Amino acid sequence: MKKVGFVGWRGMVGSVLMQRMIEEKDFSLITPTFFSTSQTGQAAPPFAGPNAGTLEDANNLDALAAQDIIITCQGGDYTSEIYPALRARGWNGYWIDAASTLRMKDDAIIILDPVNQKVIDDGLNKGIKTFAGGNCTVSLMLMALGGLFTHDLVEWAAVSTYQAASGGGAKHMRELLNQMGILEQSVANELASPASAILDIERKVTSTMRDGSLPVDNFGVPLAGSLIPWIDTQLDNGQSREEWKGQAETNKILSTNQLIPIDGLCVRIGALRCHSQSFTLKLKRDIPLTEVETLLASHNEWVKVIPNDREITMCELTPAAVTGTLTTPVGRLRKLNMGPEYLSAFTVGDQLLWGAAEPLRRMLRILI
Ligand SMILES: NC(=O)C1=CN([C@@H]2O[C@H](COP(=O)(O)OP(=O)(O)OC[C@H]3O[C@@H](n4cnc5c(N)ncnc54)[C@H](OP(=O)(O)O)[C@@H]3O)[C@@H](O)[C@H]2O)C=CC1
Ligand SMILES: N[C@@H](CC(=O)OP(=O)(O)O)C(=O)O
Repeated sequence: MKKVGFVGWRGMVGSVLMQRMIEEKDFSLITPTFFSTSQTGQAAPPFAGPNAGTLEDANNLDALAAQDIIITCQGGDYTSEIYPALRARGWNGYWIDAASTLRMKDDAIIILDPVNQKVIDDGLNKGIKTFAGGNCTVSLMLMALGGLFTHDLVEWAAVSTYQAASGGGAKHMRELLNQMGILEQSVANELASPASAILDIERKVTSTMRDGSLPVDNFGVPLAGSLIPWIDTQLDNGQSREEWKGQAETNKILSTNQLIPIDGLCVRIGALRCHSQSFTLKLKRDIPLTEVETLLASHNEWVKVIPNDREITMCELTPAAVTGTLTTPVGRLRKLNMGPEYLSAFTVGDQLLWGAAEPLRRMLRILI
């Protein structure tokens, strides 16, 4: 059995990965070793079985180099420090990474096997040993719209995202919930009385939002009751880094010969762990909507085409419905006033499952 080292397994993304590996009984197929940057020597998690021993030091290159495969969800700083050092000392194992650090390197493949199994297979045949999960919005878009991209029907895509707090990390989720609680508390008495005026309630909430009493250490500004139209750092061309990833990573995942332009605005909203995205797609030709739906639905086993019907959309195409599932629904499909090649689409997906952990787990399965 292959020796597999896990780094970052107890963080938020890592915990989702562990949960999925338990569900799929992956641990019975490998010899795992668990690493930590802060808990060396403590007992390995019980789900890994009786022989998993104790936690190894995640900075110990000798212990890492003993692994055939390393999966890390520890973050980009860890990757930047450890990956080059490990390769420099001659380690030739497989490195599977949730962080963005290595994604765009020539000798790394962005993994999303329901979409780019062939790219992965070709890479393995060429001896590629480094694999990175894609950006969550990119992976979730391709899981939902893969049927159009793989049939080379997309001329360009414009997108507006509605990204959940979890994309920032665990502390961001807590901060959002704390903000929500404080806002509600600030008007709890008024809300209890049906006679109170709603605009008085709103004024009080808005004033709480602005008076500095909300915790904003992580988001920098209030998110509850508001939104933040910027995610990640600012680039010189006016894009956010999150927006830049859309085109760069999609074209790399698909290994396109001719660049598919993808651009738009990325926005943080008060959802917990599901990213939603609203698309305008320019198709290369006018194909009937029924054909669009068939191509989308048949692309992979997780995509679900939601009929463009009010009731069904409200029940099935929301973060509330999708959170915690592997389903990647796509709906609001209709031809736009701009012309028959212009298609709207709305997608929702759990950004910790297909957006982060699941592509890593499946890459491990490919290797063992
Ligand atoms: N959040 C996201 O949506 C996505 C994140 N990623 C990537 O994954 C990386 C990790 O993200 P995320 O999982 O959110 O990070 P977390 O902050 O949840 O976990 C990272 C590490 O923090 C340490 N840690 C310290 N205290 C605790 C605690 N109380 N509970 C759990 N872990 C703790 C653990 O390392 P140790 O055991 O060594 O102390 C853990 O592995 C990101 O940096 C990014 O590169 C990728 C895609 C999406
Ligand atoms: N940037 C994403 C989450 C993330 O971790 O992305 P990446 O894996 O590309 O760094 C978000 O905030 O929603």
